[in-house]
Amino acid sequence: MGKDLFASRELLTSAQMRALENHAMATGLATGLALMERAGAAVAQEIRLRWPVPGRVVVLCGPGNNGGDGYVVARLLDEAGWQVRVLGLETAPGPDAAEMKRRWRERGGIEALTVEGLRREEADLTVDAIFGTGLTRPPEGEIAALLRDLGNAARDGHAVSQPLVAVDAPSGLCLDSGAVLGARRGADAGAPHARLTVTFDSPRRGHVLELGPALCGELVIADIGLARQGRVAPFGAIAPPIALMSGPRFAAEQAFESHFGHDELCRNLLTKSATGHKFSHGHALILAGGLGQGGAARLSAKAALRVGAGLVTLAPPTEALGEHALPPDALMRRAVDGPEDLLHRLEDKRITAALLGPGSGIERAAALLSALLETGRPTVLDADALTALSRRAEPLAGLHPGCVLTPHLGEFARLFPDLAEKLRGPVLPASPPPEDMAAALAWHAALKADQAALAAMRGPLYSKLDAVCEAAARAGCTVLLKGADTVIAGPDGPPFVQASSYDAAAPWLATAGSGDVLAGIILGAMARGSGPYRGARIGAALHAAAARSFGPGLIADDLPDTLPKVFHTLAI
Ligand SMILES: NC(=O)C1=CN([C@@H]2O[C@H](COP(=O)(O)OP(=O)(O)OC[C@H]3O[C@@H](n4cnc5c(N)ncnc54)[C@H](OP(=O)(O)O)[C@@H]3O)[C@@H](O)[C@H]2O)[C@@H](O)CC1
Ligand SMILES: Nc1ncnc2c1ncn2[C@@H]1O[C@H](COP(=O)(O)OP(=O)(O)O)[C@@H](O)[C@H]1O
Ligand SMILES: [K+]
Repeated sequence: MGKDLFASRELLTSAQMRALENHAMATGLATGLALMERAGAAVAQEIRLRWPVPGRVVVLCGPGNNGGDGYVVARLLDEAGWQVRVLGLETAPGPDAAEMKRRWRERGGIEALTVEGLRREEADLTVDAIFGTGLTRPPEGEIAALLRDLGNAARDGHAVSQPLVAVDAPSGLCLDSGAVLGARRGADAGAPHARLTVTFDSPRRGHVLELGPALCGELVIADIGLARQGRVAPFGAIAPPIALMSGPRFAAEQAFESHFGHDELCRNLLTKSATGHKFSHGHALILAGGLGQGGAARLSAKAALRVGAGLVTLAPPTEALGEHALPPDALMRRAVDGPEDLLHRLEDKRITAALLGPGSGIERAAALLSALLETGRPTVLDADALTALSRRAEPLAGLHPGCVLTPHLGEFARLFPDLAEKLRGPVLPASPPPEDMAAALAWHAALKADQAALAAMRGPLYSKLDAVCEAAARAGCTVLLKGADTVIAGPDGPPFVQASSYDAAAPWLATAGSGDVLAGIILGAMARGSGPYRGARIGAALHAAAARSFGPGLIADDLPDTLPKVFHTLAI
């Protein structure tokens, strides 16, 4: 943690990566052959670091340049004393891969790339160099069967004894979305689970979104000589938007910080000036709900206090004031009974940000929404407020650039049904009651159409980043889509993923109330003047860091209390 908490690095699409490589080749920075040799060498090196005693390896080489990398890996491991079997295709690859294939042939043979040929039990390690960034349609025939086989083996637990190393990506994974091409969204049957994935220059979106982290295993990002200092829009060759990511640890020199400098952040947000007073650090207002719904708002309130808001006021309706007499005692309580009352409260300009949604109740949220938005105050809308928004005739009306929406996937789908549908892709039709013949026939027809739609899938698939960017543009404000991969987009900064990869997983956040804490952290940061986009990013980073710091056994109540420990690691 510590210094790298707010560090970010570029997250590219496959097209952006290709543009980068093409530009490097066109400008004479490196030849395609040299890049391929470095890519293969990086994979071989990472393998030898982890498996220092040479063993038996089977290298699976596909029809393109990913296969070319595979031939390099085979040659270098052979040179290092490994027993190497190569399975490949007859088809002629491009010139660079063809040259690498020729060089391999000088050392060993190539068997057919088939399920029968695989004989994984005879190997200690499998290298998957079948498809990388060039995969744009679902694998078919023998290769599809082989990939399914590898995927099933992993699920049966065989991967524990027979690890698989993926070159650039586990084959079948769409590197733009993190979904498996040809499979239903969320289904991983068509791609192997790697123990280690070695990718080149920059992570791609699919490495960190959706199934990416689970399929990639440990992700190593190897330098192949395209490294650019002082990054973003490197060489001016990449079409925007260039997304950023944070999460997995990476070397300091790979970090891109100028949008979101750690030092500046710590100075402005996580410290307090020696001469300031409570009103120098903002006043956060939380519009809590009626009787029996107070817990969520109190979780948010505690988080806002811990993140350093000078004052936090909890504002339930009068009848629920008594319930909020519970700790934390640092909270102030003040009833807000309806829109007029709210407008009156917000005449106090020292209230610098507001939160509506956690435990507020949908009806109360609906009643307060318009008044709150009308004031133009920096505002976080979460939970019930998002549902209330989605039920309005014009759900996005009145939203302004000072707003942050923090939906999970269900709330996102209510607010942006068309985007969610695009993201979901083909869905298995619900099975009819067995006795209804007509319905059964219709179901079979729907199933056939569904399978045809899966086979017709073409990459790059629509991704969570695409969906959140579209949502933010429509809403005219910052949108944070919660999940293991939290995605943020908004008018004030580049699209961003708070990744939950192999070394940055925060699965303990999957517990009731953790979303309320996230909303509270963002509220606290915004009350202190962070702005909506930064507030969302600060929230996502601190939320995950607190969960990782606490670890197993975490409940949402622990998150705010763990924040001081996280701050202490930031050396402020
Ligand atoms: N560029 C560089 O300088 C560097 C690139 N590097 C490496 O190159 C990789 C990208 O190489 P790539 O573009 O050749 O794509 P790749 O992933 O090998 O697959 C494309 C091949 O598969 C085929 N194909 C696709 N779908 C298929 C299907 N469903 N079923 C069957 N076939 C299918 C497709 O055929 P086509 O679609 O043209 O008919 C084509 O032949 C990248 O991941 C990295 O590892 C590194 O060496 C560093 C330097
Ligand atoms: N597996 C996971 N890894 C990382 N973060 C997760 C995971 N599952 C859930 N989260 C995070 O936990 C929070 C859950 O929020 P939400 O769904 O609103 O729950 P609740 O309404 O119970 O508070 C979100 O911030 C989400 O990003
Ligand atoms: K691969």
